[in-house]
Amino acid sequence: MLDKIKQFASEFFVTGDPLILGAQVSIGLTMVAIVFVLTYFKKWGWLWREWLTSVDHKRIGIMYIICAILMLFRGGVDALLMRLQLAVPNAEFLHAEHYNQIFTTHGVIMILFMAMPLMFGLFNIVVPLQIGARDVAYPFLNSLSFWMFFWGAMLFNVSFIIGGSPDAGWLAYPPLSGLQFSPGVGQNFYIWGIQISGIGSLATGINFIVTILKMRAPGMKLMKMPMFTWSVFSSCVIIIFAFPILTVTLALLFLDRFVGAHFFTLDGGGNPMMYINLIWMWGHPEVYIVVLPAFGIFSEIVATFSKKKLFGYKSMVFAMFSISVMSFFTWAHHFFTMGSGADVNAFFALTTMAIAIPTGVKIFNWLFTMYRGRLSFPTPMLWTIAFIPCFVVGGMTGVLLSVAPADFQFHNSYFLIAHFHQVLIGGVAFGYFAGLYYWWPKMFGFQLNEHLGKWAFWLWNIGFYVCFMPQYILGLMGMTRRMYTYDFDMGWGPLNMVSTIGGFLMGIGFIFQVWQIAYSIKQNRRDTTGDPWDGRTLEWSIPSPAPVYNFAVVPQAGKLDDWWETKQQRANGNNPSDTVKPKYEPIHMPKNSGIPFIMSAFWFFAGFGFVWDWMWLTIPALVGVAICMLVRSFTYDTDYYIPVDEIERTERTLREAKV
Ligand code: HEA
Ligand code: HEM
Ligand SMILES: [Cu+2]
Repeated sequence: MLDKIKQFASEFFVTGDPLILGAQVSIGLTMVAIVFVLTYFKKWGWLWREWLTSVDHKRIGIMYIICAILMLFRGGVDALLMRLQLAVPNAEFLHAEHYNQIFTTHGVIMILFMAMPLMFGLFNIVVPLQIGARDVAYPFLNSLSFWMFFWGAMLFNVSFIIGGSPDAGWLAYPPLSGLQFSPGVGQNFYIWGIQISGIGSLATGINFIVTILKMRAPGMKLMKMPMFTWSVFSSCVIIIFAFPILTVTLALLFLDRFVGAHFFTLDGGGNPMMYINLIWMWGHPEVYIVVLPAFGIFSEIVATFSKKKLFGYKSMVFAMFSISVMSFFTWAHHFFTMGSGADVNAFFALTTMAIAIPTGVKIFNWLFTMYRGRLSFPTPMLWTIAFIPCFVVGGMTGVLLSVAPADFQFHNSYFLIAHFHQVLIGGVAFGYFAGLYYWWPKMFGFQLNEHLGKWAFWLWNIGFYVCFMPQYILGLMGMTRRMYTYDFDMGWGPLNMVSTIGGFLMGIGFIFQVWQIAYSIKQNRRDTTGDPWDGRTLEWSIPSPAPVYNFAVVPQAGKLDDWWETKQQRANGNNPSDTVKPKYEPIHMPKNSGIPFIMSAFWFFAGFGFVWDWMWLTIPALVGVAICMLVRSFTYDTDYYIPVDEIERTERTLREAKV
């Protein structure tokens, strides 16, 4: 009996590696510290009422962003561990198996649990404010989406301590990810962590499409929408078509592992190539899901800090939607070497190359917006300007990869690694950083310290090139991806050392960002204007941070860059709305609810049960999910009205704070 328990404990808890042990101890201590602080300051009730049950899009957005920053930290530590291992030939810092786990968790976390939530955080905070709405179309669903993401990410992360991390790469190709070659539970954590959070992502996609179509302020025609909102719309269109593919693919993989189905095994009539097609039918659109909103952010920032209308508005919208559609027709460029045949490869090579056209249109639009603008260079603009050359080079190397015959050489080499980090860091990460810096005062009501921000900016930028440029050369020298070490004779040592130094510069850049946030909280430079950047769109017309109901009176927005136009009219002394005293009406708002949190937690336990094949846990947890749904169906008291005197009071305090 004792032996059995011992054996179970050794399978259940990940042990043995001092590195992992150290991390486990620090995670444990952090948890204890958090519980202690919350209890000591009696903050549990506050946490539950104000945050965990909140359906306010602004708060949900902030929670997404906090999670994303934590995940950026974990993904970043993973990255630096790998870079340490690769810095010198024949290093013995990480074992092969440990290295496999680290690149797998790094890839999954960076894309699904860092980029996606950072993106959703910005969607949540900005879109309703930009279109003059009081919340998203389905606030309850919005909260459910967040908690499904959160608990899914938790389930994935818990594999680090319990059971062992997945190690079959970020897209888990079978047969490696099948039961035969990955008998442990790590791959189950992968499937269920992504599955649960993926449902949240799909729901967010639907929610924002409806929000953008149905909740715009009166007068705001589609072609008068701010460009960020357009980018969110185009990204969500991809989400609603791509995420169901992911869900189905992972469900099939799960059936293969769980009940011995043979969808992706060669024996029994299946075929692993089917998985590879399916996962890329999601995986390729996924990279455009994350990059399109970054394009939207750059568009807003370029216009604001050039003090000009965005150049080529219509062509921008058209380019974005062409990318949305085309992103579904290029997936096979990820496996030119699989043997689909020359015709298939040629087709996919051409469709891939074609995406360079709309992307190029956008690049030139940004450049023309800056041309003859009155430029200023605060941090959001710095990230935007740094993005352009970085993304152009990263995109161009993508076009090189899309040349199918050449890809037989580049495929799975460090050339590929350099390409995708260049578009993911130079495009996605820089874009979201720019967005965070830009909208930070709107989110929190105070401004970030620019001086520290510039340090972070330069460290990230220089670090990026130092880290990834050598990798193009390493790729051409024959270094393949996912290798945990290499021999001295290969001659890859010096360039790898340079690359590692660059990685650490970015790490220091991240530390500067955290310092910047902490310092700015202490410094507390309030944004009393609500419009610190002299912005153009509606979110800058209300105080920072926005009151719960966003707009005391629903704005009229007939023009592109409506807020800018209003300010121009005001400067000329002829804005009619200024002379009219605003007439408030009671505001209809959604009520907070604990169901999304609880229901998603039940999903977590159901997933955990599936991971270990513990039906005694899964079945009650699924019953819990069903009960939550029932309770919600019979809850009629889901909304309330904010009375006029309360609105008046809030607006008065906000106005007084302004002076
Ligand atoms: C945000 C993420 C992102 C973005 C935007 C892109 C954009 C592009 N990607 Fe990339 N890609 C990835 C993320 C991304 N990719 C990832 C993660 C992988 C690997 C995954 C893995 O295997 O694990 C990958 C892999 C990958 C491959 C597979 C290679 C292989 O496995 O062997 C290919 C091949 O065609 C490719 C091509 C392209 C192309 C053509 C673009 C184009 O969209 C680029 C278009 C942009 C430009 C070209 C620059 C600007 C344009 C101009 C200035 C106009 C003038 C230019 C011309 C006319 C050329 N990518
Ligand atoms: C600090 C910057 C970063 C560094 C130093 C870094 C480093 C690395 C390294 C060393 C690998 C493994 C290469 C291999 O052995 O094959 C890797 C893989 C990967 N990285 Fe990063 N990375 C960084 C940031 C990011 C970001 C921001 C993203 C996404 C938004 C990302 C996405 C990925 C993906 C998808 C993989 C592939 C994983 C796999 O092969 O399964 N990385 N990265
Ligand atoms: Cu692709």
